Amino acid sequence: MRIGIIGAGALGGTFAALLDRVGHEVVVTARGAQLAAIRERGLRLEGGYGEVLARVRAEEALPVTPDLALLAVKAQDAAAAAAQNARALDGVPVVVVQNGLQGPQALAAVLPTSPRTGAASMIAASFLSPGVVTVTAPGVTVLAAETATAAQRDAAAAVLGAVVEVRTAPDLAGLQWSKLVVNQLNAASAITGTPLQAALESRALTTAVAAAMRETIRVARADGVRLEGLPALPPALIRAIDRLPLPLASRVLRRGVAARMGDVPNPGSTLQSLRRGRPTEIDHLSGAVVAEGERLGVPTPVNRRIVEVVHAIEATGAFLPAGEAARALQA
Ligand SMILES: NC(=O)C1=CN([C@@H]2O[C@H](COP(=O)(O)OP(=O)(O)OC[C@H]3O[C@@H](n4cnc5c(N)ncnc54)[C@H](OP(=O)(O)O)[C@@H]3O)[C@@H](O)[C@H]2O)C=CC1
Ligand SMILES: CC(C)(CO)C(=O)C(=O)O
Repeated sequence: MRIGIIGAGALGGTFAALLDRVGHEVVVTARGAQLAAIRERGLRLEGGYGEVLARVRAEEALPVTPDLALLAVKAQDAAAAAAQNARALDGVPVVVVQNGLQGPQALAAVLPTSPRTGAASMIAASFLSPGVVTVTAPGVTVLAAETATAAQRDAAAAVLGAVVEVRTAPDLAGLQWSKLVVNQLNAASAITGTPLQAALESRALTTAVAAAMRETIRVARADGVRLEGLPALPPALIRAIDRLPLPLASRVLRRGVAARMGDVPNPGSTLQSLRRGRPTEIDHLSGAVVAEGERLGVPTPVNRRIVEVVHAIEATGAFLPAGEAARALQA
């Protein structure tokens, strides 16, 4: 099968290398130093799925029409990346692998004829230098259809499921909000400049993360969303984060979501952007919680502080020690 991957960074690069390894014809799009490195040396995948050197074709835009496409750029780049490839993607099933609430819904105007599916991935992949992606923890990827039919979603799930663990979920919004709860972990590592595991060693900071998750859960509920899309976030954990006193909730959080992150240091995707000097996705993570909270009348002071602090770090490069980070997030 010919598979087009738009945005061969951390996750796009992971899928590209793994799909190449099992014999698909993989064509990727990339830009800047990443494009040059893939063309010169191939795409090297290391870590949890083994070592792969994928000699995939890399271009600025898809030169051919694929049978299936994955769009795996940051939320703020998605519409432009889709528009750049709109002709090649006409009518092609597209899986949008993205955190935040926009996903495939934001591409309706750009890719009107593509059956679209959203994907929330728990794979932790690091892209810190051109041409090399390291999987620090394999994980499940969950697919939920937007305009795709269940059959088209399942067909995409079968292709991806041959190389990583894949599940499907019935409700895209429930899946996206569930992942947004989990992504509150990103803030801790982005603000401290340390891997997730190290950031969560601080009780005070984990408590702040639990508070941000609680706000996210409450905004989702006010929006009528059922958070049941991700195996990493079972109903009992959601209840605990929502209802227990925060210090207790933070302990449950550490045992639940955080424990699934494995031992290999994972600089979440937000910290990776900071380390590469790229804009972060924070406006589409905590920023989305703030915007939806405003619309629905649910207070989100911790998420608001996260957005402010991460933007300050984008501007100054000055990370905060964990205790200071926890204080900075106190509303
Ligand atoms: N990394 C992870 O472990 C996980 C990430 N996610 C989510 O998956 C999505 C992708 O994240 P991730 O893989 O980390 O992101 P990366 O930044 O590592 O990869 C995206 C790549 O796409 C490139 N890109 C952006 N626009 C274009 C374009 N128009 N044409 C070609 N290339 C383009 C970027 O270039 P440039 O660097 O120049 O901007 C970058 O190299 C995000 O929504 C993220 O939140 C979800 C789960 C885990
Ligand atoms: C699953 C997790 C937390 C992996 O690091 C992620 O979604 C991210 O880094 O954006």
